[in-house]
Amino acid sequence: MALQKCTVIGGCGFLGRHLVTMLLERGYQVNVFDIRQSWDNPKVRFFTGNLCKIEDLVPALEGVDVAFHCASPPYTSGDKKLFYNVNYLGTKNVIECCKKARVQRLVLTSSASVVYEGRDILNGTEELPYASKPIDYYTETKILQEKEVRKACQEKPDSDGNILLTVAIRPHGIFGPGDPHMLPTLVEMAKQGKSKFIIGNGKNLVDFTHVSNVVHGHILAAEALKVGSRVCGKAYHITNDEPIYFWTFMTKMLTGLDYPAPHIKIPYLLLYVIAMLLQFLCIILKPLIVIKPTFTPMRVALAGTHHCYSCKKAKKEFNFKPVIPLEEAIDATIKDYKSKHAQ
Ligand SMILES: NC(=O)C1=CN([C@@H]2O[C@H](COP(=O)(O)OP(=O)(O)OC[C@H]3O[C@@H](n4cnc5c(N)ncnc54)[C@H](OP(=O)(O)O)[C@@H]3O)[C@@H](O)[C@H]2O)C=CC1
Ligand SMILES: CC(C)=CCC[C@@H](C)[C@H]1CC[C@H]2C3=C(CC[C@]12C)[C@@]1(C)CCC(=O)C[C@@H]1CC3
Repeated sequence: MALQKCTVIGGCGFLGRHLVTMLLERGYQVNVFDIRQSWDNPKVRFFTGNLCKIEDLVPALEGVDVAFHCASPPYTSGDKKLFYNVNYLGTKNVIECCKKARVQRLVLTSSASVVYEGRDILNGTEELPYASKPIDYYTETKILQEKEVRKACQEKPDSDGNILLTVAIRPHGIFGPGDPHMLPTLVEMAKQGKSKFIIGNGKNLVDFTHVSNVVHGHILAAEALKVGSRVCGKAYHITNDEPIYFWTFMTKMLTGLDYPAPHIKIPYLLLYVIAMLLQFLCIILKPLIVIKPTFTPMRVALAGTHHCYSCKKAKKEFNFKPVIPLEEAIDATIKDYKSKHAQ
């Protein structure tokens, strides 16, 4: 069954904008709610405001069948208070506002990293427990928000006759046209000559997921959210379903953008310890000088361990199937980046 009207919270961000585009293509009426409006489309109704404020958010949710919540501060922000306020308290507000506006379905963009502790995960399922030591504070607040959204799922009508069906989507390593995170970071590293290195033996498998596949997973999950459906209150991994060696992916991206391939191997543990020491030094020096190291312990862990996740459950429970294969997705992303950055 196709739903009619939806609101994309965070619809001016990377994922949100792709989600809006696919929703329009599939016949939905779309509202966008974001802290600022960075694009325009006459078919979309834009609302600006802070998702932490009831008075800002409720008007964007009125008369809507499904809300997609994919707003977050960037994972690189480093601002703990902001993460807590937006990802945790803000998400609690999103739930309250959905109830107030009688929105019956809420789809959260979580992250597969909610189960990752910096150690190998191969073909990880949704049965894995939440990380007790998340890799950073961003991820800690993604765990808090996911728990709130799953807990809020209420299939039985309350005293006012309202229900709220919820589901959490856990994408991993999103890339694609307009990506403000992964490709710009890589290009920055390459320009500084820091992309020559391979951390570890180069044979760690990772999921990188094209944004269209992530978006497709969100829409299928929303359409499967019905009273009595097994999707209610659950979390689902969404990936390209084609794990690839982290360093093969990096090589394809870098060489595609005309930078040299990483080739100098550095032992994983050595770099991890150096990254930890650097982080410690940065904390000590913070009152005097702000340094942003390239190789943080989190990045080293993500670059040197296996972290790939099974999306068998999404395939079984709402017929998820990637819409764009990895090779094609990589080529299209490189082509798009080159066309936007031609000199
Ligand atoms: N990128 C990735 O690889 C992965 C991302 N995710 C999750 O996917 C979701 C989307 O990520 P992505 O598209 O990459 O992120 P973006 O930063 O591109 O988009 C997030 C959007 O939310 C907006 N926003 C932030 N705070 C608020 C607020 N208080 N009120 C209203 N809007 C706000 C941002 O505005 P502004 O830009 O001004 O801050 C931005 O437009 C996030 O939840 C993220 O945690 C999960 C797994 C992997
Ligand atoms: C050391 C090196 C070559 C780093 C460059 C690549 C990184 C920019 C990406 C590789 C894996 C990515 C990733 C995320 C951000 C970008 C990377 C670190 C997330 C942390 C983004 C937010 C999430 O929810 C989880 C992602 C996991 C993978």
